Amino acid sequence: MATILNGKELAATLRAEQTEEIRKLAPLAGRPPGLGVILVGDDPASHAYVKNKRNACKEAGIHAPEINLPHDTTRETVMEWVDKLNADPRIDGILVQLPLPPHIPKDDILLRIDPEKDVDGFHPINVGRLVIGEDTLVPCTPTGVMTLLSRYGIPVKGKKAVVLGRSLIVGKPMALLLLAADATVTICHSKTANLSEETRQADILVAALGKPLMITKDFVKKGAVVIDVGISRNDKGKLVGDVDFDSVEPIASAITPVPGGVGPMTIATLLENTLKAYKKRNHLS
Ligand SMILES: Nc1nc2c(c(=O)[nH]1)N[C@@H](CN(C=O)c1ccc(C(=O)N[C@@H](CCC(=O)O)C(=O)O)cc1)CN2
Repeated sequence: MATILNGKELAATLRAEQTEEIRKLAPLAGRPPGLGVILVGDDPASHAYVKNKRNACKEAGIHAPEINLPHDTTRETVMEWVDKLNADPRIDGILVQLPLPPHIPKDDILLRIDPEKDVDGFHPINVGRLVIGEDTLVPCTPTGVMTLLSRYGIPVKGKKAVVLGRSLIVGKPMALLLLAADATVTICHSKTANLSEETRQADILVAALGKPLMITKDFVKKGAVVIDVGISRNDKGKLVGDVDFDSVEPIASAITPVPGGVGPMTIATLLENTLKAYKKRNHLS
């Protein structure tokens, strides 16, 4: 029987710790941390994620103004909002919820965010800092995965890690974080030959392909730690990950569920990154 890595429970613990830290720091800074959230369009999943982020911020005592813009908003208007948040002294972090509507070039917007307020860690300066091993703001989902591994006492050093997926949000930073923690890392993607041969080498397997239930027990070595970053809805509307949990759980040593695994850790890490930016801007650490 695998250990279930309960991200929902751990995220609640982390948020309680953050709430306590903010309660102590806010009088020293003279204000609470601030996270400016920009949401463009009406994608229902994005609205649900932003609502969860808003609730988490409220609970922790983070000031989180939300800028909701219609689908047909221009690139220039989004840029202007980013500029306003960059200049706002009460704002420590800026989050532009992705995906943006297709007519708005994502890279232009992300590049406009002040790297010191880039709590998503998507700005090229922060990506570069991660590559060279500097302490910086790192994307929330892979950071959340590393926190889950460390809080559950799962060793990474010297282990073979295979990351499935090469996105800016998850795959690439995930591989860099595992490498920084001294794992031997392989990145696989849609063009990888003999995929299951690669994945069966993994002591730690991170699935972030966006292919529902693709990873069955045939892709997993007995005793592996399996982290499922995928999140999709099946034809009955049920949330499923990239990993076929029922097939893989009996042979894994530890596994994340979907829902309740990596997703809640993404939000707890967003608060952690906001706190980190706040402390740095206020010389509190
Ligand atoms: N600017 C960003 N945009 C997006 C990011 C991101 O990190 N920054 N990541 C994803 C979506 N995402 C956060 O925004 C996210 C996805 C899932 C969850 C989550 O808690 N999932 C729950 C299930 C929720 C449900 O019922 O639908 C779970 O897995 O238990 C949180 C955040 C893309 N965009």
